[in-house]
Amino acid sequence: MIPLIMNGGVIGVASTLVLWSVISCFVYLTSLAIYRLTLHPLAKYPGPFFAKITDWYSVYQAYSGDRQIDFFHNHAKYGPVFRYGPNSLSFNTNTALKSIYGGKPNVEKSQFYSVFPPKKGLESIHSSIDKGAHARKRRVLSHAFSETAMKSMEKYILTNIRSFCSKIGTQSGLANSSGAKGGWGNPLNMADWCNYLTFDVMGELAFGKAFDMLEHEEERHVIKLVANASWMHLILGCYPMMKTLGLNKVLFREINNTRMQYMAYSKKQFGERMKIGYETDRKDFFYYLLNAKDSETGRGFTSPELLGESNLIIIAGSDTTSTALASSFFYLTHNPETMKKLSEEILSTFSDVEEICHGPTLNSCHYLRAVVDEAMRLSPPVGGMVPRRVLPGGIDIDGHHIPEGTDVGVAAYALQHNAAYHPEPSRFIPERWIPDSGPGITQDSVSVTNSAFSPFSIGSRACIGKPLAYAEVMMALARVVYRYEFRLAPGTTAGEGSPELGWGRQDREVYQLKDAFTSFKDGPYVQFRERQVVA
Ligand code: HEM
Repeated sequence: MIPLIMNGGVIGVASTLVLWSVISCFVYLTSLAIYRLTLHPLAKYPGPFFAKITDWYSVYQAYSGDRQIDFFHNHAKYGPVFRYGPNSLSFNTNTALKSIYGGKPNVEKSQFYSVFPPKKGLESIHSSIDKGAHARKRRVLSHAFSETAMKSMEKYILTNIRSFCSKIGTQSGLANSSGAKGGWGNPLNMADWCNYLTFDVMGELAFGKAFDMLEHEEERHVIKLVANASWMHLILGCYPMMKTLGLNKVLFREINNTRMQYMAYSKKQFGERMKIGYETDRKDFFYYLLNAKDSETGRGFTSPELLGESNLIIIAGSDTTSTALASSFFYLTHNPETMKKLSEEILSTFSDVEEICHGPTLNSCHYLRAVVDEAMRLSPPVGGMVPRRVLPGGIDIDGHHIPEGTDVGVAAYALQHNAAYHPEPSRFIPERWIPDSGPGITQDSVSVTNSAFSPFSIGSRACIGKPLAYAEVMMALARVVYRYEFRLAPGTTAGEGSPELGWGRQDREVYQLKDAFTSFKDGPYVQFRERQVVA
């Protein structure tokens, strides 16, 4: 060393050190890869080569937006179980769905969720990994999602749905609700308009005021912030170490910056809602969250917990619901026969648009519900993986004993396109949800369809907003169908894709979403005209 310093100086020492570091790194990584391919407990499972040796495979898929399609492809190639990361297995059966998510499985949420909170202490119901902490949050939040709460919040939802329906008329260039006889209006991009509606509803429920996106452009930029926040969470979740090392700030700078902007924005909205506090007769989410107490411990939410929840609710409740609504428009405009049947059901059930509200009459519209379910089957708003980590003692899934520490899951997109449960999986067939509505469709076949359907996930960590989402989508869709006829704008193809292809590539059958944990979407472009039967 001394001669080196004397002859080559400090530079010589430094380059020797660098050389040794590179060699050590190379040896370490090669040994790790060989271990993961040979002696690792999951070595016997098939999967893409790079997925077996590194989580960067998942990071790449998450960044590409085609991750849900990748699960679909890999199951087609490798069968019902494959290794999507060194420690991770994806399953594609209805039995695995039950074993991993239903009942009381020996799993908890994986470390994937550790990256979701902006900082420690701001874990939401969704990002809480610890089962006890989650159970408490769920008990408190259940007050805000009770049927009574839903009833008191319905008026805020309906105000925005009315405005959505009117906006469709004015933006299409139709004169007014009773004018413009017969003509088709200007095409509207329904991905955008459904977003405006559901964001306004969630703003109203979570922050005490709509974002006013249906009416004005100012706040519409928030949609991108929310989408990027979700996308950043997905990318980071695939390799949580990236957040610890701060690599996201370098590798995904723009997405990361917009995520931070969303966090700042939601904190500001939260502050404004906190100023109103209890002193209001508004019975929105916040009202219930401020008042609710855990039935077991008597404790309500602290201020940071409230911030964590309101922050989550916008992401969880707006983009997902708008995807379900936009995809319903996509499939209806691509399947005129279905549109006809749905119109008949709505027009024969209601005699005034104001009769369309949450309750038994709307729930009796089975075809409407089947349309929404079939749209969510083909284009699940959360289509990728919601991973769970196996706890000590392991878990048995489809005859495989899976060891502690493994991440396991079922990707909704792959399961819901699995031909073993959904004959002609790429075709939009709402009848498959209604017994005796077509050849071979029986109570049993409908049960099978249901058993492999999980857009809201299932079990104790399933979506708590499911009833709210159905109510919002069904009310909005039924009201639009009642007031308007609509069709795909001629010559437009936005949103078209297929399960065999990726985002942006063309095939007419499936509404193609970009997987960002929730989803990016575009189209369909739809033209409306006033329904002549409505006075
Ligand atoms: C069509 C619309 C919706 C879909 C497809 C959907 C889907 C999902 C899914 C798949 C999960 C589980 C995620 C995971 O395990 O990581 C979930 C959880 C959740 N969703 Fe939804 N969601 C929708 C609407 C809503 C709405 C409207 C709200 C609230 C206003 C909401 C609030 C939540 C919350 C709080 C959780 C976490 C529940 C827990 O961990 O206990 N969602 N959702």
